[in-house]
Amino acid sequence: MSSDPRIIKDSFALLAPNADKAVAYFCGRLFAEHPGLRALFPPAMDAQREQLLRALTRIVWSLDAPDSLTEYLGALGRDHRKLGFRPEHYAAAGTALIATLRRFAGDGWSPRVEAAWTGAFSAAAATMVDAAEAAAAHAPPWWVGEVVGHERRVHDVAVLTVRPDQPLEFAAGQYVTVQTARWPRVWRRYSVANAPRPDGTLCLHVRAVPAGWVSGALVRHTKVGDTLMLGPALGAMTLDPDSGSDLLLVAGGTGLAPLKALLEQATTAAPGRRVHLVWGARTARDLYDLDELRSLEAARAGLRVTPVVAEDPGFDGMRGTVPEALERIDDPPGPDTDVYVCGPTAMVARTVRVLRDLGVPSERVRHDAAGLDAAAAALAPAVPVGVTPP
Ligand SMILES: NC(=O)C1=CN([C@@H]2O[C@H](COP(=O)(O)OP(=O)(O)OC[C@H]3O[C@@H](n4cnc5c(N)ncnc54)[C@H](O)[C@@H]3O)[C@@H](O)[C@H]2O)C=CC1
Repeated sequence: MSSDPRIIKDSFALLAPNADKAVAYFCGRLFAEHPGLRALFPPAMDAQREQLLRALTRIVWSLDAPDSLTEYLGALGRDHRKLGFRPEHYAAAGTALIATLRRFAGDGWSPRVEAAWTGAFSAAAATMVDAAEAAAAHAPPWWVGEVVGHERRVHDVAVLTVRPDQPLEFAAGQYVTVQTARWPRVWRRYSVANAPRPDGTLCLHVRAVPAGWVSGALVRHTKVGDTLMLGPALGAMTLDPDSGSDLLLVAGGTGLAPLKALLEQATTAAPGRRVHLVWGARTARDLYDLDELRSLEAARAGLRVTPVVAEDPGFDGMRGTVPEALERIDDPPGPDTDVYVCGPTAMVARTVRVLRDLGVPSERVRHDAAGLDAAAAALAPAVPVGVTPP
């Protein structure tokens, strides 16, 4: 990625007012020129268009950080194997991308800008193809996972235990993508809610969201014995192996999943390490995993679990939203605490602001929306990540 990042960022910013239209144009053009590619994607492309824009935005805004960009592109390349993407498809995507940029950048487009984009895209595609080929040597493009446990904990939340047909490597804090037989080619992300286990099983926490195709299918229409398709593990919200600092885990709703995995990993790797999980839910009923968390708390020295409930005046415990609770806990995080945050976007944003006010350095705070702040600012109307504190 040696092309001039400034030229690329400036020209990409010109798309901001029409980002949605530009992505739709890109897809339309790609599929018109290569009809075979259409079959790799689901009939409704809304989520794919949004993901594409997010990925492109992240790539553009990471051009100054080659290491993290290479890591991200590698993960993207490995993940694209599950879609059936082949090296020649990248060339097709590159042609459609340049045509889209040329059309939407208007007067900001020039031969110099086109050369910068062409160079950057070729480098990015090569990184993705190399990573995909390296992964092909030891891992399948996707895994078949048998559902070996399905517990409806609340009317809209289920905890699934899935056993992949062959080893699926992951680190605590990562997520996998899941496809159900009900919705072919529609993939959705779910964090693995456990540290790696000898039997290779993965627990997923799924809330059926309104109009959520995959989440509804997983909660209401999946049973033990069914099979799912799983993509490779992705995500960088993992533990720092060199840190033994106190750990504060701040979860909202099913955002608990990756933090529970981190909790298991941390308390297993370093028994006695001080770990405080603050888990917020709307009502006491929504604390769907509290019994298990209490068992872990009783069994593992150093672990503390604080449930917080926002909308239940009768709750016999800490009340309020998670960020509010952080201002009241009796062991507030300090400059040396490692903090991980996961949950609804607005909760994450407010929590990050509270942590800053409490004096936790930003480099000690990890959340899965990390790195998107700048991108969100650049493409505010099109990228609804909202991680910039309100
Ligand atoms: N299922 C999974 O594996 C994962 C889920 N997530 C995300 O976690 C989120 C979980 O959503 P739900 O379970 O529906 O959570 P929820 O809507 O039930 O809320 C959970 C907590 O967040 C607080 N909260 C919500 N909005 C807030 C705001 N504006 N300011 C401050 N606090 C706020 C609530 O008070 C409550 O304590 C989703 O956005 C999901 O995408 C993230 C990673 C993994």
